[in-house]
Amino acid sequence: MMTLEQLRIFTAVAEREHLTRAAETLHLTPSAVSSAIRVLEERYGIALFHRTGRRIELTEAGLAFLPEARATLARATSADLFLTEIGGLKRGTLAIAASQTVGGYWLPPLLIRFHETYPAIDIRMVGGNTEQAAEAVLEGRAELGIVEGEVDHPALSQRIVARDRVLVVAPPGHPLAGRPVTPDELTQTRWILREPGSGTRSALTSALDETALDIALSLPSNEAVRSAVLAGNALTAVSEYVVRDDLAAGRLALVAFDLPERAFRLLRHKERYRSKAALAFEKLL
Ligand SMILES: O=S([O-])[O-]
Repeated sequence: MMTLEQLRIFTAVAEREHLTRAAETLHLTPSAVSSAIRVLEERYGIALFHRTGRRIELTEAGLAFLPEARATLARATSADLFLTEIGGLKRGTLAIAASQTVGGYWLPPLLIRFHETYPAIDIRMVGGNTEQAAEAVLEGRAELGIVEGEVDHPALSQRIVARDRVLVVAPPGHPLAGRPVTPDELTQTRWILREPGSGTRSALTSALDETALDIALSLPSNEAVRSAVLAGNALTAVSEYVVRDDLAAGRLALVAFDLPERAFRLLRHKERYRSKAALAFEKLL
């Protein structure tokens, strides 16, 4: 019978396509990781990875096995949680996946309050954008998710826990800065945006046709977008949490184009066991 450890190793290598990086995350040596994979392959007489030089890529069989491995690990985590919890909130882990604005600005003060109330609970925050945070909840890597974009998945329950505004901003010298603008003017100027899959980007593209926008750069973090806009002559749309200080200090200026208010949503898998830690955290919201 294969072990959970082998599944954990297989999944880590499959997700990183890199033996050494997988080994680092698992706190194992690369040779321990490589031999665990070999043992698994030999036991079932099937190649799970193609090895070409330093690269290691899933074979078709490996790719087909990955969802099975992930689902088994998620069930094991849930079983572990169940038994841990019988002792109450004295120990255990609370894994929360958060999209960037939520994880970088809104959530940390709540995490510290939770920690002060339940110091023995180990809090793990899984980062990413809205799409990635939803995947983490679906795959069982996080019990709760808090995201800033729309998520549409029948297995996830959703509850609005806060509201946020996405602002269109530019450096103060930009021709559109500080005045009302028309949608046409917005399509005739350069943009620096968050990556597709982010709630931040979709807040803009649900109001303006993305294909009509001149997007000079797509960057994978709020801070990268902010730095690029401070250094260049382009517009962006980001949460007010990200640019509040820059607006107050005059480093950035508002472009008067209102985007609809958006919600931060709490996500949960409808069919998974709800830990006491998660229930206690939900009460804080
Ligand atoms: O991180 S976001 O903007 O989904």
